[in-house]
Amino acid sequence: MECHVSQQAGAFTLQASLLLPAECHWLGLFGPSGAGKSTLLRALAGLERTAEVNGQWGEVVLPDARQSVLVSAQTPLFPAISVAQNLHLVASHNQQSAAQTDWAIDNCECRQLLSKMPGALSGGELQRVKLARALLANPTLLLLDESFSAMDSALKQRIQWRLRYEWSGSARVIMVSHDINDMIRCCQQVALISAGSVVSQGDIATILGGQHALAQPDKPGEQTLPLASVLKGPFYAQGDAGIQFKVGQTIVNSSDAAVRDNTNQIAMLVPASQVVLSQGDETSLSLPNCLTGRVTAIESINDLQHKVSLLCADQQLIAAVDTVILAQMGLHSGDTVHAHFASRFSL
Ligand SMILES: Nc1ncnc2c1ncn2[C@@H]1O[C@H](COP(=O)(O)OP(=O)(O)OP(=O)(O)O)[C@@H](O)[C@H]1O
Repeated sequence: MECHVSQQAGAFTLQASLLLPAECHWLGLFGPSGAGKSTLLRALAGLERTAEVNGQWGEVVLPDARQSVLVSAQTPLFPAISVAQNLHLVASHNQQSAAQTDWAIDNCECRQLLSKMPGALSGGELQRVKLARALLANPTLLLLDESFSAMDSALKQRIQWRLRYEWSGSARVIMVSHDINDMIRCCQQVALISAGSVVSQGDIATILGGQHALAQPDKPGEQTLPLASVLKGPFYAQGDAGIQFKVGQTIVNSSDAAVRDNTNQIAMLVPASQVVLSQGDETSLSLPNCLTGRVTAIESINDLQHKVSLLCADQQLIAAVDTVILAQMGLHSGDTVHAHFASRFSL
C-alpha cells in the first residue's frame, strides 16, 4: 500500500510517495526544517484544499478528513473553557466511556491540569492536553507534528510508551520529530523527507546506515541525519550509570536515553563518528563498551573518511574511520576488529 501526495504551497512543491505497509502502524517522518513534513501531514489529514492525495493504509483511505486527527502547534484548544471542559467536550462527542476518558487524562498526565484554562498552560502541558484530546477523538489516523517537543525526556518517554504499547485505540500513527530517539522508540518505518520528496524509507537502522546519513556532525542550525547504528538486545540490568543489555554474549552499557520496548528489548543509537576501532588488546581503550566483530564492508564516504561496517554477533555496527588511520590499520573485509564506544552520546 502506498500514498502519493502533491501540493504547491507558494514557491514550495511537495511531491511525496510514502510506502504504507498494512503491518506498519507507526510511521515516522524525519527531515530538515522546511523539508515539507508539516505540509505532508496537513495534506494527509485533508486540511490542504489544493493538495492531491491518493492512497490507502490498511483500512484508512487517504486523505482522511473525517477520522484523522492532527496534533500540532497550530491546532488550538477552545481558549474560553477549561482543560476539563475541552477534554469532556471531545469525549462526549465521540461517545468515549468514563474509563476511556480517564485513561487518556491519566496517561497523558493531564489530571493536575483539568481546572486550568488553556492560556495558563506551559508548552509541554499544552502538548499533553492536545494529545489527550486527540485520543478522545478516537481517530483512525493520528498525525503527530512535533507533539512531544516541549516535554522533558522522561515525560516524553513515559507518554510515548503508553501510546505505543498500552493505548487501546486502533489508529495508525504518523509522527514528525527531529529527535531520532523518538523514531527508534515508536516507529516501525521511517521516511526521510528532503525538499518536498521522500528520499528514503525503511526501518530506522536502514535509514541511519544509508547514503543520506552523514558521518560529520551537524552544521550549527542545520539538522542532518547522523551516520549511525541501532544496537538492540535483551535487557540485562539497571545500574547507577544506566541500562545494560546484551549483544550476543557481550554486555553493553547504555545511558537512560536507550529505548526499551514492551518485550524488554533495549535499543541504543551509536553514531558512527563515535566508534573507535582497534585490532590489538581490546581493553586498551578507556571507553566503557567493546564489541568484537568482523568487517563486512569498507566504503569511501569522502576524501577524509571511510564507512566500516562490522557484524558483531548478528548486528551491524558502523564506524566512520579516518582514511589515514584506516590505511595504517591495513583493514580489509573479513578482518576481526574491536569496536569501542561510549555509553552516552550527545547528538
Ligand atoms: N501556505 C504556504 N504558503 C507558502 N509557503 C508555504 C506554505 N506552507 C508551507 N510553505 C512552505 O513550504 C515549505 C515546507 O514547510 P513545512 O512546514 O511543511 O516544513 P517542515 O518540514 O514541517 O519544517 P519544520 O521542521 O521547520 O517544521 C517551507 O519552505 C514553507 O515556507
